[in-house]
Amino acid sequence: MTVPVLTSPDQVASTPLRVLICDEMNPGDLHHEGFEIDYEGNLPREETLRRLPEYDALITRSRTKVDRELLAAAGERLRVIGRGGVGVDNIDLEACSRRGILVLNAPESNNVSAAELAIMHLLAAARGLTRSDRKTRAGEWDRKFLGVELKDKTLGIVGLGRIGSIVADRAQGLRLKVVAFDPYVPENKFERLGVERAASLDELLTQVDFLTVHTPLTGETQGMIGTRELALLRPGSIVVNAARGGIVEEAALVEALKSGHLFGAGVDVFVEEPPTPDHPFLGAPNLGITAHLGANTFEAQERVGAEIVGRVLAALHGDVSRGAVNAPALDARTLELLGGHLDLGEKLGRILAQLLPGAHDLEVTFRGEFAADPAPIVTAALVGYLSGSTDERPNMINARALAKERGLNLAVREEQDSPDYQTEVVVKVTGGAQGEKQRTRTVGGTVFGRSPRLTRLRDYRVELAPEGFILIASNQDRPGAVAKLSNLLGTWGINIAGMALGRAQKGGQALFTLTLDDGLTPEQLQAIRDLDVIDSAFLVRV
Ligand SMILES: NC(=O)C1=CN([C@@H]2O[C@H](COP(=O)(O)OP(=O)(O)OC[C@H]3O[C@@H](n4cnc5c(N)ncnc54)[C@H](O)[C@@H]3O)[C@@H](O)[C@H]2O)C=CC1
Ligand SMILES: O=C(O)C(=O)COP(=O)(O)O
Repeated sequence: MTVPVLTSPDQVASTPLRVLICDEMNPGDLHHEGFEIDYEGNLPREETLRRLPEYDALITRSRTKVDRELLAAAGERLRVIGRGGVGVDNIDLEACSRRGILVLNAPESNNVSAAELAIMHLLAAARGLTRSDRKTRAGEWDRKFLGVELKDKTLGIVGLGRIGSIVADRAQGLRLKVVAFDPYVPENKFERLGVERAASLDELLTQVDFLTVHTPLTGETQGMIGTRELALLRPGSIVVNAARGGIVEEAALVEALKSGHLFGAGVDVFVEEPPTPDHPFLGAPNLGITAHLGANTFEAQERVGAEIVGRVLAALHGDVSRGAVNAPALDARTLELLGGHLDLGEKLGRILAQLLPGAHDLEVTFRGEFAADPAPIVTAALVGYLSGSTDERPNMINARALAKERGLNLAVREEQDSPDYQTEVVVKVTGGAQGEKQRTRTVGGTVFGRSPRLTRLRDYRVELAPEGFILIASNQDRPGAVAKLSNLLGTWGINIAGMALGRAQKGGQALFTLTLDDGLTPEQLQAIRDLDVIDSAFLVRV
C-alpha cells in the first residue's frame, strides 16, 4: 500500500533525506541514493537529542527511550522512527501518533536468536551452569550438585507467537512435551506445531515442569506471573523470562528462588535496564542472568539492520506496507464518509475479541447503502479484533497482513436490504478446534450521525451506545431480574449509563446489556453471576 503523505518525489530528488541510527547494530551498506544515513552506534542520549532536529528518521534498539522529551527535542522534521527489533515498549506510540510520526519495527529478524537464548537459559538453570561456574572460579570443586533432565518433562509457553513457536519447535527436539497458553492464536496453529493448548494460564501453570514467557509487555502481561502464579507451579520448576522485565514479577521470582520452591530461573530482561548494583536478582540463588542479549547474535543483527533500514527508507518514500506499528492510513475524504463506521467496526471487533478470542473465521456482513466502499470497515473490525495481543499494534495498514499471519480467514457479504436501519454492519467470528464443536459470536451495529450504536448481540436485538464497559447478562425471562441487578450495582455505587433488553421469545432466554461508567472487580462479577435470576454474566470493555 502506498501512502503518499510522507514525502513528495520532488523533495526526494532535490534534498537527501537524513537518517540517524543511534543504537548499536549492523546497518549494512549505508549508501543509498537520495539518503544520508549516519550510523553512530551507542550515541549518548544528550547527543541524540541535540542532533535529532536535523533528521527525517531515527533508528533505535531498546536502549533508546523514545519518549515525549525526545520527541519534543526532535522538532518538526522527524517523520519516521524505526525500531531495530520487535518490542516497541521503549517507544511512546501514542505520542508518536499524535505528532504524526510513523513507527516501524523489524519483527522477523531476531526471533531465532531470542528463542535460542530462552532454550539456553532453560538448560543453564536445569544444570546449574552459573552456580558451578561461579564456584569453580572461586576455587571450589563442587560435584555434589544434581541437575534435572529435560527429556519427557513438560514445557509451558505463554505466548505462542513468532518466538514462542520457535521455542516450541526446539523444545520438541529436546524431547519435551510442550503446552502453551495464548488465547489470541487460533487452534490450527497449535495443531500445526504439535503443541497442546491450555485453556487458561492457571491450567498451564499446574501441569508444567518448566515455564517460559514470550508475550509482548502490555497492560495485560505486566506482572502476569506473580507470587500466586509461581505458587501454582510444581515445586522444583524452572522459569525463564527472555521477553520483557516485569512479565514475571521480579520480587516474586526472587522469593520463589530463595524459598526453594523453584529449582532455578533464567532472565535476559529487567524492569529497569541496566539494573542497579543492588538489584535483588544479583543475589538470588540459581538465577542465570544475561544482559538483554536475546537479539545479540551476528546473524540477527545483520538481518535486523537490513530489515529496519530497508523499511525506514521505503517509508520515507511513502511505502508503509511493511512493519508499520502505528500508521494512520486513510485519505481525508474516505475518513469523512466512513468515519463513524470505522469507529463502529473497530468497536465491534474489540467486543468480539473479548467474547471469542483466537477465532479462525471472521465474517462481515454489510446491509444497506454505504457512502463509500465499505472495505475499510472490515480492516477496522480486524484492528479491533487483533488489538492488545501483539507488538505490531494492528492498524489500518497492517491488520489484514496480521490476520493472514494468524490464520484468521476473512469473508465479506453485502446485502442491499437493511430492514431496520439505513446501514448495518454485522460481524461474526467462529472458533474452535478441528473436529470439535465450533463456537460463533455475532455483534452488529449502525451509526447515528457519526456515533456508533450496537444493534445486535448474539441472537438478540439491542440498541446501545458502545462505550465504557458493557455488562452482558442472560436469564430466563422472569420479572425482577433487572431490579435485582441494578440494586446490586447501586450498592457498589456503579452508575448505569445505558440499558437494553432483548429476548428471543416471551418467557424464554432474555439478554440484557448495561453500559457502565466503571469496570467491575472479578468479585463483583461473580456476585452478579451468583444472583438467582442470572444465568450468565460477562463484562466487555469497549
Ligand atoms: N530478549 C530479547 O532480546 C528479545 C525479546 N523479545 C520479546 O519477545 C516478545 C515476543 O516477540 P514475538 O514472538 O516476535 O511477538 P509475537 O507478537 O509474534 O508473539 C507474541 C504472542 O504473545 C501472545 N500474547 C499477547 N498477550 C498475551 C496474553 N495476555 N497471554 C498469552 N499470550 C499473549 C500473542 O497472541 C502472540 O501470539 C516481544 O514482544 C519482545 O518483548 C523479542 C526479541 C528479542
Ligand atoms: O527485539 C526485541 O524486542 C528485543 O528485545 C531486542 O532488543 P534489542 O534490539 O537487543 O535492544
